Amino acid sequence: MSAAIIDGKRAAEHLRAEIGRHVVRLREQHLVTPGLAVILVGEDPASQVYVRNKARQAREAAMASFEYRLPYSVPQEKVLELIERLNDDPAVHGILVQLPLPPQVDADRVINAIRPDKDIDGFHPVNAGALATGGDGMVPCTPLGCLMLLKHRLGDLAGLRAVVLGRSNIVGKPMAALLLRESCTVTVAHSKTRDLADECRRADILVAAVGRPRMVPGDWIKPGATVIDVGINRIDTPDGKGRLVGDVVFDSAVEVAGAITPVPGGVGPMTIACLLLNTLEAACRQHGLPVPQGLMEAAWG
Ligand SMILES: Nc1nc2c(c(=O)[nH]1)N[C@@H](CN(C=O)c1ccc(C(=O)N[C@@H](CCC(=O)O)C(=O)O)cc1)CN2
Ligand SMILES: [Mg+2]
Repeated sequence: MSAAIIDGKRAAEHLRAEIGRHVVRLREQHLVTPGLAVILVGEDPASQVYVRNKARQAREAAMASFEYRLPYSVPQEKVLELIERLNDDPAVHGILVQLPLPPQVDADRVINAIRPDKDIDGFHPVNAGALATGGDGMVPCTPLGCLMLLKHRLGDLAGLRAVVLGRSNIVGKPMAALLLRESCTVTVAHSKTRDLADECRRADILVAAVGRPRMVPGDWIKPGATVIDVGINRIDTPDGKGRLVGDVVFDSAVEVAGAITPVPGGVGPMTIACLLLNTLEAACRQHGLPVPQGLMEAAWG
């Protein structure tokens, strides 16, 4: 039996179209245009592609997009100065600093400098704390996208056993907090976890976010489980072109799982769609307007 393929690319297209409709309404009714500022330091080819896609998709959703490109050698103070300026700019509702950053720039210092209500990545400790304690803050985009795909596929998640593989601040920890908020029984597994395969085999929901190409084989997966593959790993191929693979061995997992996200075309596109959703939400909050609810449900009809 072959698993259902969870089409994140299509879901993201629907969500972005729905966001665009809300943005147009916001401008018509309240004269507010959500503004997204993206800061890229250096010339990492993948980061350049992601930043370009973020800016283009923001414009396609009728938002204002502001791009800042700083040289790889930029001193940390210059990055912090730019963030200060954007914090005070009323046309900017969301600020994002593309990661990774060069070694002389401390990512924590930079993230902590962003005004929490403009932190559309949801990485600021105020937002991380809100998520951990059941508060109402910005939720990191990749885990939010994963949750949307899971809820669309499974409906109510309460009582399901979820294993999150990976404990990063960007994906693993917020993913675990979101699943806990949905009343899943959550295990966070990582490089020091004993019997990793057994832990994974207990999962109704398996979220793989370790950044190790094809680490999870099909025989680690419970038959019928829903598998969310967050990994985006570029591997070499004999033709020299290389290709993207996830953290899961797709070909064997697809034979066991009930549903699975592909790489590419699964979680990745949802990350950027959720970034636009957070920017819309930030703009509404900053203007004292109600935050649109249920956009994903509406997008899917
Ligand atoms: N400040 C941030 N930095 C980074 C984040 C983040 O959420 N905030 N996440 C990643 C990179 N990222 C967004 O920034 C991102 C990665 C991948 C995709 C995506 O759509 N991937 C496609 C494949 C693209 C390709 O061919 O290379 C897919 O999976 O289908 C979107 C966003 C690290 N940095
Ligand atoms: Mg941030």
